[in-house]
Amino acid sequence: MKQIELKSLAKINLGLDVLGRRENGYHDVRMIMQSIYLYDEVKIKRTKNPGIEIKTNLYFLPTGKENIAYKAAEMLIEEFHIEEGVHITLNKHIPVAAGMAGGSSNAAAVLYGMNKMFDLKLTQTELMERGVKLGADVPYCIMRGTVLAEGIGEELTTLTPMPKCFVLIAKPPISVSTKVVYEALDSKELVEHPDIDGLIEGLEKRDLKTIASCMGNVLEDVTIPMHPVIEEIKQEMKNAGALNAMMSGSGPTVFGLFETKAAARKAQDRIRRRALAKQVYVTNVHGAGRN
Ligand SMILES: C[C@](O)(CO)[C@H](O)COP(=O)(O)OP(=O)(O)OC[C@H]1O[C@@H](n2ccc(N)nc2=O)[C@H](O)[C@@H]1O
Ligand SMILES: Nc1ncnc2c1ncn2[C@@H]1O[C@H](COP(=O)(O)OP(=O)(O)OP(=O)(O)O)[C@@H](O)[C@H]1O
Repeated sequence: MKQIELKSLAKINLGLDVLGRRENGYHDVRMIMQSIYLYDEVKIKRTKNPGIEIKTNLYFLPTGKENIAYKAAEMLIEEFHIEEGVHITLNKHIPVAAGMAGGSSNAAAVLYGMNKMFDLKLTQTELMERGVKLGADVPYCIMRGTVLAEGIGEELTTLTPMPKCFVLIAKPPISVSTKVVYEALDSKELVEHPDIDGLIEGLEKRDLKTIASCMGNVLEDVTIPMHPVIEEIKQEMKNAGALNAMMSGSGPTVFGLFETKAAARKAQDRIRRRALAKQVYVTNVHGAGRN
């Protein structure tokens, strides 16, 4: 195989709870992850000459070792003594530094794609074991779908697929560092924890309303006071008919769940008109089950 083209899907967190802090600074989490049909196109080409070349449509992204896709390729090239090189093209659509696992998803695509192209015969579990060395969200981005993530995010259990619905994504023009958000959480006392078990029950019952009512993200307590526009976007989505709206991951992206496309479009228009966010997309959940 000389070339492969992959869809590198973004994720949202339907629920995000933090249970404690480890000595190395990482946190134990309990999260419900969901992949959505907002994706980067990742193209990998084999080259006779060794070396890794990254090209991307976003001028501000690193193309060397600081790009997580580069790290993923380097990891496999070193471990399997691959003598050829790779050209990787990242056509990015997922907002960057947004809580949507854009980089992690690109790394997952590179691991998955190179495993196929170079016939490395790694199982999905073996790919995920390598993925977690690149980032806590990478194993999930290899697995995709509706998943309970525990540990630091790498202990994964597949759940009943999310019912079909429309997802509105709005990324305000601010960047948030995941590390800074988790660190700031350490000095806060968590009074309220999201109902992760309720979310799982809602999924089992395929009941979108229960799912929406159990959504919660403890990282909002840190990121919203830093960037109040997040709360404004949430309110705008709810006013326009979202079943619920919440920040994804460490933020600042907000997502809303809608029963109809028309309602999602209405919210999209209002958010654009008020200039709360420029990157505003209506999409679907990936791998949705029957309603
Ligand atoms: C916020 C989420 O996106 C929710 O899905 C993830 O928990 C973050 O996953 P990620 O970006 O892949 O995380 P990494 O790239 O491994 O880590 C970035 C930084 O986030 C913090 N971090 C991350 C994951 C975790 N369970 N605890 C943490 O404290 C660490 O300070 C780390 O330095
Ligand atoms: N392939 C890549 N795509 C996007 N960002 C990348 C990539 N490689 C490295 N980066 C850098 O990583 C940082 C975070 O990017 P990313 O979009 O993955 O964050 P995120 O959405 O917060 O991810 P997560 O939800 O996993 O925390 C950016 O500042 C960017 O410069």
